[in-house]
Amino acid sequence: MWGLNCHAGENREYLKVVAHPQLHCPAKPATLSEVLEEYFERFQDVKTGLARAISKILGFEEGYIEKVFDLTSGFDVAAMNVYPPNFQSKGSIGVPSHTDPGFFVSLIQDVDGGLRVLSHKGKWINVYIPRNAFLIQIGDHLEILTNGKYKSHVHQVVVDNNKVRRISLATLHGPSLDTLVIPASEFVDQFHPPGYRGTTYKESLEANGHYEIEVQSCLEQLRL
Ligand SMILES: O=C(O)CCC(=O)C(=O)O
Ligand SMILES: [Fe+2]
Repeated sequence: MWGLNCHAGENREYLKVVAHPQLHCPAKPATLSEVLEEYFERFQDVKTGLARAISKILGFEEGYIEKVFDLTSGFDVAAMNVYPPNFQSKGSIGVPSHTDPGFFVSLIQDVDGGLRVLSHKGKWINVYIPRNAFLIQIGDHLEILTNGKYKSHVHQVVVDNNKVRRISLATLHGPSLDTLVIPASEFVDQFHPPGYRGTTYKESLEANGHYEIEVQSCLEQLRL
C-alpha cells in the first residue's frame, strides 16, 4: 500500500507491505523484493531472540511469548517512510504522536534525528540510534499481555522544518491475526485487575475502521 500523507497532522510518503508470515511486495523493482526478503528472513532470528529474552525476564519459560503470540504466523507490516514527502510538504510533524499495535516495532533509519519518545514524566526525548543499529520499541499487545507492566510508549517524528531528508523502515511485528490477546493471568490479581479488554489481533487492527495493513493503535478503546 502506497500512501502520501501531508495534511495538517502528518507529513510523509510511505510504502507499507506485509512482511510476515509471507512477504507481499511489488514485483518491480526486483531488487526491492530481494533485499526485503533477505532482511525479513534474517530478522526472524532477532524476533525469536527477543521473544525468548523477554519471556525469561518476565519469569516465564523461554518459549512463552512465541506460543501466546503464535509468532510462527505473526502478522508483520513494514512501513518504508520518506520525510518530507517528494511532492508537497506542510509543517514539521512527520508522524503525530501515537503508539503502535503488536509485540514490538523494529526501526532502522538513514540519518539520525527526528524520532522522539514521550517520557513517563511527559517530556519529549530525542531518540539517538547509533549507525547500523536497530531501535526496538514495545507495542500495544505486549502492554496488554503484561496488563500494563510493559508500556507501549508514545512517539512522534519531527522533521526539522523539512531541512533534512530522512528515510526509515519501521516494522510492526504482531501476533498472528487470530490470536486472542488478553492480560496474562500471571499479571492479574486482586490488586491488579485486568486493565484491557481481550480481542483478536485482527479485530484490534480493524477496530477503528482501518484495514489490517494500516496497523493503527486502538489501545484506548481496549482499556477498561
Ligand atoms: O520513521 C520513524 O522514525 C517512525 C515511524 C513510525 O513511528 C511508524 O511508522 O509507526
Ligand atoms: Fe510508530
